[in-house]
Parts: sequence; structure tokens; C-alpha cells
Amino acid sequence: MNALEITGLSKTYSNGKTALNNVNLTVPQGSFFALLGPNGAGKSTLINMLADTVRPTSGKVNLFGKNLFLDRAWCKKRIGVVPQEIAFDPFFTPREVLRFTSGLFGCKPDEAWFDELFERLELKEHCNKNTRQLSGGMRRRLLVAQALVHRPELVILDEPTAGVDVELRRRLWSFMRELNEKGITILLTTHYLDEAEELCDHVAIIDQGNLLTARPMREMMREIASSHLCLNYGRAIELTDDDLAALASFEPRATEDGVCMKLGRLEGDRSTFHVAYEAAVSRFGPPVDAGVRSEDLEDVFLRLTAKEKAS
Ligand SMILES: Nc1ncnc2c1ncn2[C@@H]1O[C@H](COP(=O)(O)OP(=O)(O)OP(=O)(O)O)[C@@H](O)[C@H]1O
Repeated sequence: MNALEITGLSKTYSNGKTALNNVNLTVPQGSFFALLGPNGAGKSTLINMLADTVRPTSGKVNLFGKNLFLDRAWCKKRIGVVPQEIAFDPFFTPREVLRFTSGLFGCKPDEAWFDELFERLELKEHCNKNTRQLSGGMRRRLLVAQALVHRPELVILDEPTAGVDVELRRRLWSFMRELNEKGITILLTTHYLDEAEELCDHVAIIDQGNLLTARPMREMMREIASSHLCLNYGRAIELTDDDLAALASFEPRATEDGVCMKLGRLEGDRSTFHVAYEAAVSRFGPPVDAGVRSEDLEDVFLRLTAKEKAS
């Protein structure tokens, strides 16, 4: 079963801006899914459509097999959304916010669950203050608690860690990881790509409303991320036309202190490391030092989105 099956989803706002263009995306149940994209890519538009605050221009979304736009009441109980914008009644306390939100979902206030949420989100000492007395980071954590009040099966977080310090960010992620281990599907947007790479098992990248890629994180890093063999000769190497032709399959690039060559895969998933190393040694001699540098998610993200901009 998939948590979300999004088919042909598009959104053109009334000012003519197309924020999402025919997006097809599947979010497997139980996944920890990163939805990434540069500013203005369309991430919040997509999330707001799932949260029923923005209407799609066209397309269909199934949530755990039910049509999100037709079975709204059923679906609403299963989704918890942490929006990017923070808005609370300033005279409510965090505890009152959670009680009120429970009512909106037709649930009885579950004070023991509220206490657990306050504890896990470091709001225990602040739960009876007015929300206007809370800091930006505390309010953002209260948004997370509010989204979890009705124990949703799919939690959607739109940049939940913006303005949250490193320590609390770690704790928030460890809480999300625990929820995910209990079977809850997590879909998040973030600009912290190192965190997304560490936490998420699936990733999708959108840019200018178009879905560029969506796949399991490991597959993405294995198939799209490239590795380079960097040979240090302690001096600049000038690549001649002959060098460039002989090493063409490694796309060689001169660096400050040597040369870098792109690695590929041989049969049996073996790296071309040895072939590249020997080819370089046969042309330039043995290096002083050598190392392999692999692209991380941020490198892949920048490469894919730069390509989209150029096209
Ligand atoms: N209500 C609206 N009316 C018109 N255009 C809008 C509206 N909301 C968003 N847009 C435009 O749609 C595009 C996508 O915006 P969206 O907020 O979905 O992007 P995002 O990926 O969430 O960006 P960010 O990372 O900055 O939050 C942007 O060009 C934005 O200016």
C-alpha cells in the first residue's frame, strides 16, 4: 500500500503562475520521504494541496487508497501537516491549542499524549504560557505537536527545522525517526540536505514545478551521485590534447595540485578505480597522494537543479 499516489497534479494560481506542472509521485507507506527543491520550486504548493488549503488545477491524489479530494473527512484524520507559516491565537496556551485542535479532528483531548508531545518537543515548561510569549523555535515545535494531536498515519512537515537550533533539530529528528519506526509515513521538505540524506529513505526533487527525480535514497546516491578519483602530484598538471583523448572516458579535470577523474562502474558493480588509477599513472607517473571524493545529496541536488535552469 502507498501512503500517497499523486497523478498528474498541477496548480496554476490566479495570477497565471504555474507552481506545479503535471507531477506524478508515489510515497510508499512507512517511508521517510524528502521532498526537495530550491526556493519557489512548488513544494509548499504541493503540501498545501495535501492539506486542503490550496485547490489543484488538475490531477488526482490517493491517500492510503482513498481519493483525497473526494474522501476529505476520512483522509483529514490520517494526515498531520506542519505548515511553514506559524499562526496561533496569541491568547491560547500550547495546551489549549492542542485541546482545541483535538476538537477540530473530533477527538477527545488526550492529556497523556499532550504531555508526551510537550516532553518530546521540549515544551513542557512552556505549555501553560500564552503562545505570544513563546520564541519562534518554540512556536515551530508547537506546530509539530499540533500536527500530531490526532495520531496521524502520514505526517507532512514543511521546513520544520527553520529557526530551530542544532540540538533541538537533532531531538526533533530523533522523535520523527521513532514515529517512522512505528510505521508512520513522514514526508518533509527541508533545505538542510545533509539531514535529508541521513534521515530519509526516499527522495524527490522538484524544480520550477517539475518533478526531476523520485527514487529510494540509496538508489539515487548509487546511480546518480558520481565519484571522482583525485590524484595529488603536488603541482598543477597541464592536460594535453593527447591526455584528454586517452583519458576521455574519465572526463579528466586539472586541479591545483594534480588531476581528478570521474569513476564509473564495471560489471558486477565494481568501480573503475583501478583502471583510472593505472591510466593516470601511465601518463603522469605515481602521485604523491590519492583519494576518492563521492558526491553527496547536496552535490546531486545542485547538479540536477542547475541542469533544469539551463534547459
Ligand atoms: N498564492 C499564490 N499566488 C500566486 N503565486 C504563488 C502563490 N503561492 C505560491 N506562488 C508561487 O508559486 C511558486 C511555487 O511556490 P511554493 O511556495 O510552492 O515554492 P516552495 O518550493 O515551497 O518554495 P520555498 O522553498 O521558498 O518555500 C513560486 O513562484 C511562488 O511565488
